[in-house]
Amino acid sequence: MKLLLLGANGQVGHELRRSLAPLGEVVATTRSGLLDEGIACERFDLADLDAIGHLIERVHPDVVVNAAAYTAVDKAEDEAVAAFLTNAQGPGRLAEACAARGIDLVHYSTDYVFDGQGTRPYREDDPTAPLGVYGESKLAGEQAIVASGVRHLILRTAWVYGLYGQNFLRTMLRVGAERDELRVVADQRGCPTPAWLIADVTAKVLQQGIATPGVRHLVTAGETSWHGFAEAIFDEAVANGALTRRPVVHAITTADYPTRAQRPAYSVLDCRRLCDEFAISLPDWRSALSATLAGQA
Ligand SMILES: NC(=O)C1=CN([C@@H]2O[C@H](COP(=O)(O)OP(=O)(O)OC[C@H]3O[C@@H](n4cnc5c(N)ncnc54)[C@H](OP(=O)(O)O)[C@@H]3O)[C@@H](O)[C@H]2O)C=CC1
Ligand SMILES: Cc1cn([C@H]2C[C@H](O)[C@@H](COP(=O)(O)OP(=O)(O)O[C@H]3O[C@@H](C)C(=O)[C@@H](O)[C@H]3O)O2)c(=O)[nH]c1=O
Repeated sequence: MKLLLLGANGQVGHELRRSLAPLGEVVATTRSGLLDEGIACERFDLADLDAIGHLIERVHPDVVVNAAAYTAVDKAEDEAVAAFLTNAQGPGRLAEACAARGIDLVHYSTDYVFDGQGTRPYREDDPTAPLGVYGESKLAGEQAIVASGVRHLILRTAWVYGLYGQNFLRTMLRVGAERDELRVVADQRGCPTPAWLIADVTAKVLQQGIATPGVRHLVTAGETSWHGFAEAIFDEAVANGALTRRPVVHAITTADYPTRAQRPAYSVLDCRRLCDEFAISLPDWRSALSATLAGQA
């Protein structure tokens, strides 16, 4: 199998390089034409709409895995054009190019397509109502892919973290080493999901093939708040020696931590469809965190 991986330097892209390798030849692309390790790869910008068809034509993969995205949630409020280009128009054009050549497409989306007013885990067909530009642009990307007719799988995930890249875990470890006290919101609930898990599940799904195109939810089991996640990060980090002492983490409300973009208060995702269809069992968020930090000890 020949796989074209877009966004190979992102958190998920980085892990996909590892998990997809056993499936066949992986052609990695980044915006700079360099992997973070300094190795040359294909240069590709998903916002350059005219370049998409040429890349697909030249590489002619069996599957495209798109891990490239505009993910700056607050900044997106002021950069809607850029967010929509990378998250909506680019994926739409990509999907059309794949559809025309019979190439499968795996794409990632977000819990931020929901408004967070739900009271039970969101299912794939629950109504979407993004609260900000990032979520709107990701939803528009989903819709463009579906409209293209490509054989696709859109994996909606959430609260992605890992030891690599920019994410909440790394922010907490950095800030926790510098400060004695932190304030973290306790009234937004979701499912922290490590990038390695998303990459491993993607490989499992591709091994089995896309029988029924559509959206699937992919997050860890259970739920917590950002405050609960921060507390668990510090428990683990102190236990495994990554931090020598534990900062105090004050539980605050969203109103106490104003941000440019509004986030959903509740964005737990129901993953039963994915698990049943591909015989996948997902770890709970706490053990996934332990496993992630064990890689650092
Ligand atoms: N992070 C999260 O918490 C969540 C992420 N997701 C989704 O999962 C997917 C992977 O996200 P994640 O790995 O966390 O994201 P990252 O922000 O870690 O990585 C995104 C990558 O996309 C690249 N990129 C940005 N714009 C473009 C562009 N125009 N053309 C080509 N590449 C571009 C970036 O490259 P560069 O380094 O050059 O900027 C970066 O390497 C995305 O679809 C995201 O929306 C879903 C839910 C939660
Ligand atoms: C750093 C920090 C954040 N927070 C709050 C702000 C916010 O409400 C919440 C999460 O903060 P962040 O800005 O790190 O996370 P955010 O960028 O909102 O993360 C989102 O990214 C996109 C890409 C997604 O798709 C989502 O699933 C989600 O993971 O924690 C604190 O309360 N205290 C802190 O010290």
